[in-house]
Amino acid sequence: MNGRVFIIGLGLIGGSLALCIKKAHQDVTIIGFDINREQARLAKMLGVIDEAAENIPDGALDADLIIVSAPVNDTKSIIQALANLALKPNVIVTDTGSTKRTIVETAINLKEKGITFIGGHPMAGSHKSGVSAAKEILFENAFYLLTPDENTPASKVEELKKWLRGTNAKFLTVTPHNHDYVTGIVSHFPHIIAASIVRQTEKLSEKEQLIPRLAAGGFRDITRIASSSPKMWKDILLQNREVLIELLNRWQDEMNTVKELLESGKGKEIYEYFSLAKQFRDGLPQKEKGAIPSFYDLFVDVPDYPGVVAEVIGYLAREKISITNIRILETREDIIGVLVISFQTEEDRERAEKCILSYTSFSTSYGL
Ligand SMILES: NC(=O)c1ccc[n+]([C@@H]2O[C@H](COP(=O)([O-])OP(=O)(O)OC[C@H]3O[C@@H](n4cnc5c(N)ncnc54)[C@H](O)[C@@H]3O)[C@@H](O)[C@H]2O)c1
Ligand SMILES: O=C(O)C(=O)C[C@]1(C(=O)O)C=C[C@@H](O)C=C1
Repeated sequence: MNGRVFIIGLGLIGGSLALCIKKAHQDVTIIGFDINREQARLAKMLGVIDEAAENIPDGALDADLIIVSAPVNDTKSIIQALANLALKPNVIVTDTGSTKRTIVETAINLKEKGITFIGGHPMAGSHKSGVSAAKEILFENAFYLLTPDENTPASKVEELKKWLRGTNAKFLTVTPHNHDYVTGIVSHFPHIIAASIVRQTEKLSEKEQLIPRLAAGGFRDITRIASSSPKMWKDILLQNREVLIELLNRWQDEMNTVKELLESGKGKEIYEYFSLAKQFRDGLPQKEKGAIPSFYDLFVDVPDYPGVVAEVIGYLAREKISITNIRILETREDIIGVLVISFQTEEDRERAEKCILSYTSFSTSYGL
């Protein structure tokens, strides 16, 4: 395909989509706009966009595809602004917001002008923000939710999927209402819980200095997403309030059940509680990216000598194996314990393990 693609909001998601679109359609021109000029400048400098627009009309008027990728409250005002412009009649407008109901409602203004709006939500991301975290592989194999309505021409939905082909995502059509209910459960609510665990820990740390130093593997795993953008999550929570309040009520019941089990010291029931949770968690699709992203972590026991981390990374670089993250589990003070290296695919993890075992005598595993 060729033409002009205009991306409004050049952060993690807008930037990653720009890279995916360029990969699949090399002849397109990608124009970007971000209210934060520094992000737009960076996007241009990194080659994520071809041109930076001065303002929304500048990029929108002759665009064939417009992707709004700003926080969800801003997305609504941007859609409103687009509805007041004389856009190309054949343009498709879509968004990437984590909520859909109120955005789709706002887009009625576009539809009334005869413009096709198809709500979108790629179900993959990160706790990182900004264009510097954008990557072409972000949506690989993830679900990409679309919310066309009964009046959206099927040809337009197909056209949008073609534009987004480079994401290598799996498209799924849902209603905006169903979208907000399901993502409320598997995405929005866990972010509240992660933030609340961190807040509670912070408060308790005031009187016990050892707490942050001991907050290691489990704490870090369950709270990674608490490092996400507060602005993005403030907007999401406000737009999915009803669902989240209902889930909070259920959660309080759930916690009361656990409290009662503890108070009455019911060992068998406590075992059962964890066992049922394990069964459901273990049964979730492992290799699919979705609300639960796949982490292909390799755990490497490394001895304590200077440069050991660089050495391991050097071996992987030599074999051209890309890594997505690296961290050291600080479970024991003064000892480099376990190096956790994350990969994008199972294949990369397997290659990395072979590579490390061939160059070193370090032990490796897929979990602690
Ligand atoms: N981060 C994730 O994991 C994830 C995953 C899927 C969908 N989303 C959704 O995608 C959207 C973008 O998220 P992100 O992670 O890329 O956030 P981000 O913070 O990395 O980027 C958002 C960008 O939008 C810009 N922006 C804000 N208001 C604007 C406006 N009025 N006009 C133009 N630009 C504006 C910001 O300056 C920022 O650069 C959000 O709606 C979010 O809910 C996020
Ligand atoms: O992996 C993460 O850091 C995410 O939080 C990604 C995540 C999610 O909850 O799964 C966050 C919000 C999006 O709307 C979609 C994906």
